[in-house]
Amino acid sequence: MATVIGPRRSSREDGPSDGADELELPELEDGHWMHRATEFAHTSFRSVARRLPHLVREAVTLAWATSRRDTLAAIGLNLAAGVMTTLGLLATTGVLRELFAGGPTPDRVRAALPSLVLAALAVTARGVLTVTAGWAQARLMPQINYEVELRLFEATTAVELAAFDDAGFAEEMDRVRDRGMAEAASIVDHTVNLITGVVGVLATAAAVTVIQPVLLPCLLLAAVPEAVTAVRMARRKYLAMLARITRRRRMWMLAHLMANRRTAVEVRAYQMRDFLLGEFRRVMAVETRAELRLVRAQSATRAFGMSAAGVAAFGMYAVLGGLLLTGVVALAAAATALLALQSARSSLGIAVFATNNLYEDALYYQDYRDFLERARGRIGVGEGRPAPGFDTIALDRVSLRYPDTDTPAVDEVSLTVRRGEVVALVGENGSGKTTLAKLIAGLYRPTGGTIHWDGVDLAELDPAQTAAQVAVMTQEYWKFPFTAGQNIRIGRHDRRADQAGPTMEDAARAAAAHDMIADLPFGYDTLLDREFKNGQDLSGGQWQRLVAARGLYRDARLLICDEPSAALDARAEHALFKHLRRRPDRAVVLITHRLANVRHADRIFVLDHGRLVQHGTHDELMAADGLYRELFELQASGYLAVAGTESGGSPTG
Ligand SMILES: Nc1ncnc2c1ncn2[C@@H]1O[C@H](COP(=O)(O)OP(=O)(O)OP(=O)(O)O)[C@@H](O)[C@H]1O
Repeated sequence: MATVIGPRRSSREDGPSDGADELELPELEDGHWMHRATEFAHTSFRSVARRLPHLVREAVTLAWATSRRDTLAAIGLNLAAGVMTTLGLLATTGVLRELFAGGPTPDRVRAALPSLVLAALAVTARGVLTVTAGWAQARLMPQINYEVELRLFEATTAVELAAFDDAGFAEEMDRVRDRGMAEAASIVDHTVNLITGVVGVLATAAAVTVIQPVLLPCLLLAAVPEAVTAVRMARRKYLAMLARITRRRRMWMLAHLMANRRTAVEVRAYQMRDFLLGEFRRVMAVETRAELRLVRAQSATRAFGMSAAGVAAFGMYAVLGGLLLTGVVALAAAATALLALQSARSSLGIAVFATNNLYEDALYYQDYRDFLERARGRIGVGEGRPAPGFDTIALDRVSLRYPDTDTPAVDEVSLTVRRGEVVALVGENGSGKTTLAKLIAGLYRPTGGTIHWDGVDLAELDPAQTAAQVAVMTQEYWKFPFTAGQNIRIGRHDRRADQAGPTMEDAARAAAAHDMIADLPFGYDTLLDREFKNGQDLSGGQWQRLVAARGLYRDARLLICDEPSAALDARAEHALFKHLRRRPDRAVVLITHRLANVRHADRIFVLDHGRLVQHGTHDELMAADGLYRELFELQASGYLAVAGTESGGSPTG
């Protein structure tokens, strides 16, 4: 079926496009994650059916690995229900045969009674079995979902940081989070539905064969056009949904912007209301028109389907009539055949719909599996040598080039960080300070040069053990939606009570965060997320104090402080820097643009366009004529000018 997807193109089945969508919504391109939908749209039902055994095996394996009991129950009970369907139809023929036989009515009813009881029992048993199978099927779904989610997050939290800079990796991750992950449960669900449908059709066919084999072709005659129509209907329904999904997503995005606490400030400050409502109306108008077109096209397909089914039914009645007239088939058997047809129709519909869905969802599930495979390949394992600590971290001509960039962010930098020292990285925006700090912390592997911890190549050390030696106070911190106390303790969440290290309160005091936390409604137990009941939010500076407290609580041998005081007031900054002074058991790498804070650093490294251009103490660098002095004097001149103006402008002189 050569149908294309997306609002920019029109589907033949959707009816003629007026072309207005393309003019009105040119920005609505299909998302990258739509590629599977497009693939599906171009696949014939025959190809879908050919891959079916493989897909069913895949789904059953997944279900089996999650819960054997529920898998057995979901499939086994459906099979048993199929047997009951056959029995029920056979018993019904028995009932009809007795009722259509000669003799007085009370005798005929009496004779039909045993078959009637059997039919009732079979129907009841089938009902119970179907419900129980449905229960097992429903039980499987959340178990599979959790298992699959867990596997994904185990992978995404283990992959090296560099993977997230790779656009392809990040895109795939979004895609599997969006769709692939959820499809695991769906493919199992569709597989069980497919089995249910097929069992239903086979059970009916078995009953019809037992009653009168010649009726089987009749059943097929009626079922074939029914199957073709069901395929068309199912695919049409599916493609209709796909064709609209990009617009729907755009509308969800706009709806989210208009009803969201986080965007409320900017929406008001920039008076974006009319703009957003206008955008929403614009997309809504196109969407409504498309929806109406689809409804019309759906109705046409339905009408065609019903006509085809009618013709097929008429054909079957004609054949049945002929068979009755010629005495090949008894009246009771013919009546049962009609009942069987009803049952086969619904089972067939279930099977066809499940097949379509199974195929498409399996494509997304394949994305998930591919991603897991790739993610496993990006987990930094190192060579597993223990990393008990370090006295020196030595970088030798270290470079890092981010993926898809032309110039290295860090370019052949050599330096040594020693335990007991405070070193500072200084330079203009984009000069590579944060990248270099991440390299020192082992968060990135260099693309050139080497990093040695006490003479051992970092690549040979156990990554978990080296990471345990490092604390990073990053300028791009995340506001974790936990309590204030948890926000500090996650810095070393696995520290046992008998292990050394600062207490939560000590760390908070050192970062000037204790009083601020104590003033919160529930102190350290205050949830820091306004989107939950009793949740609170903090100011930018208060958050930064909390982040600093977390870094100090971690109590690591290497402390990286990337702009730790950018949002702090003068008092908090003073308090924090008191605690960032040199300590014999720790090395501090400090990045800041407030150069007054680096004056006391043991060594200052000055970066320019990724290259190390100067290093030395503050006095040495001020004595030299270079970038550091230029930056320092620029900053100092601001303060001096203010001081000069104030002293010069004072009325008292
Ligand atoms: N994840 C990334 N992917 C690609 N390029 C990046 C990435 N992070 C940083 N860069 C680029 O690397 C260069 C160095 O960035 P870096 O953040 O290390 O600079 P910085 O000196 O810390 O800057 P600032 O003072 O603004 O914090 C910049 O050109 C930046 O655009």
